Amino acid sequence: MLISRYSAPDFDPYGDNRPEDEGVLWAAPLASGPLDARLSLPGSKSLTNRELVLAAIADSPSRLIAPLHSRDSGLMVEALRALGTTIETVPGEGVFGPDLLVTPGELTGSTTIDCGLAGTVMRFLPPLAGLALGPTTFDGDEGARRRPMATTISSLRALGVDIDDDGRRSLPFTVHGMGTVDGGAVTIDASASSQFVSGLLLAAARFDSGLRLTHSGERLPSMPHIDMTIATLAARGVAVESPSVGEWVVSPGIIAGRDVAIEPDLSNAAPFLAAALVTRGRVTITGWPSPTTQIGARLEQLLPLFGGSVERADGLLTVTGRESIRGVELHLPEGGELVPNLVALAALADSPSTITGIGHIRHHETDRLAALVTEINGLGGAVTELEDGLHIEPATLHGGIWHCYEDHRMATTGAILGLAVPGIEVENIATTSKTLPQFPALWHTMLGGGSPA
Ligand SMILES: O=C(O)C1=C[C@@H](OP(=O)(O)O)[C@@H](O)[C@H](O)C1
Ligand SMILES: C=C(OP(=O)(O)O)C(=O)O
Repeated sequence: MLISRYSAPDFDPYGDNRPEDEGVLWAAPLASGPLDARLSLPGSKSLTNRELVLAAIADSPSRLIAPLHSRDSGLMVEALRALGTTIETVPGEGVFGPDLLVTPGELTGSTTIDCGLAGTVMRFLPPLAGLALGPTTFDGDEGARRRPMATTISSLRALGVDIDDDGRRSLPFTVHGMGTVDGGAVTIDASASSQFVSGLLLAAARFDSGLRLTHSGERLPSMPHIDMTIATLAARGVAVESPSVGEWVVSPGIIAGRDVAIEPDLSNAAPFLAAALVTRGRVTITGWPSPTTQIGARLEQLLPLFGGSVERADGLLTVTGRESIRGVELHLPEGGELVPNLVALAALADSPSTITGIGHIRHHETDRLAALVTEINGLGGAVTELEDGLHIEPATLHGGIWHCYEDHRMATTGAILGLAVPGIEVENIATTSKTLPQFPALWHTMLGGGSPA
């Protein structure tokens, strides 16, 4: 297992929320009344890590304006540096850290990449390692070794890349890059993660024959994340044709360098907006982008189903909570990363909820279906695991320790419940540093505790 953290010399993304705080219990603050808060959030993980990858294989330098600085983006930065990309931090206008100036270089292997627990690092970088000259070994946290990687490994092999995985079809494995990837036609099963598709599409224009990618499998989760990949490529001059659903074609070509402003992370807005419903108060997020490819934008439609009201105007999204939270019937294959926080609302609702189409979240940072059932029921809840989802009955919850399983979204889910349920202690709140190191400070600010240090 590898342990590392991003350490740009002039910026510390962790603040007072350090990975070594693991094991420390965080007393989730109980809300003393309806909230009235307005917050800005750091950049999107999914956009930052896509733009970092594309910038590294572009034809000229790119500046990422107001990018995310967190464990996942830090691991991506370190990995790309190890592969030969120059990435400098430069002062910018963003309040959550510097901009990143990315200067592509010749990709060289002979290195080891720490994926941490980041799906975007483990699925987006092996194709780049195929383009590098020399071997690149991929490994990560213990939990990362449990995440599905077989599709990345088999698809790259089919496209001409030599990979040594000792037959284990998961991390760790070594990509023996030859400097070029043949590319061509490949059929994959991306039922377990859309990131298998995104990872290949991001690098496809650099393959000798481009890519004709077909998905053949029982389901394709997180389609908006694939649309995000296609949009980031289009903005850099790479057209992805989709002749039919589940089929994508990319011609070989140049990926353009560009300066790009990273939108705030709308999935990370979910716990804060949920807090408005839980406290029957009001929370506003600033800089809400529209249009956007982020699945978090769907909160505008999802939160009213739970009984909240939502207004969006002039880049502000405001959610207001009503008397009670309603249960929901949701089929949400496209929004797995929103599910843990929505389940917190369902657990506090006054009627039952069923959320389906989310079997693939068993393969996220942890088995999220099992983790949610165990932790909510451990506090007196009544959650049942379904074949591809969860059923949640109303129940009176009590305090106790909320385990996070190294999953940032489990941590924020515990915080949401803690607003309404006295005595919840979240184990390892520092796991939020995966995508939002400022989470405890922002939560404190939202609750009226003043500005984060
Ligand atoms: O491409 C991306 O940036 C992501 C895709 C999704 O993965 P899955 O398709 O595995 O759900 C999402 O859940 C994850 O948080 C980020
Ligand atoms: C599933 C998630 O992350 P990853 O990018 O590691 O897959 C997530 O952030 O909810």
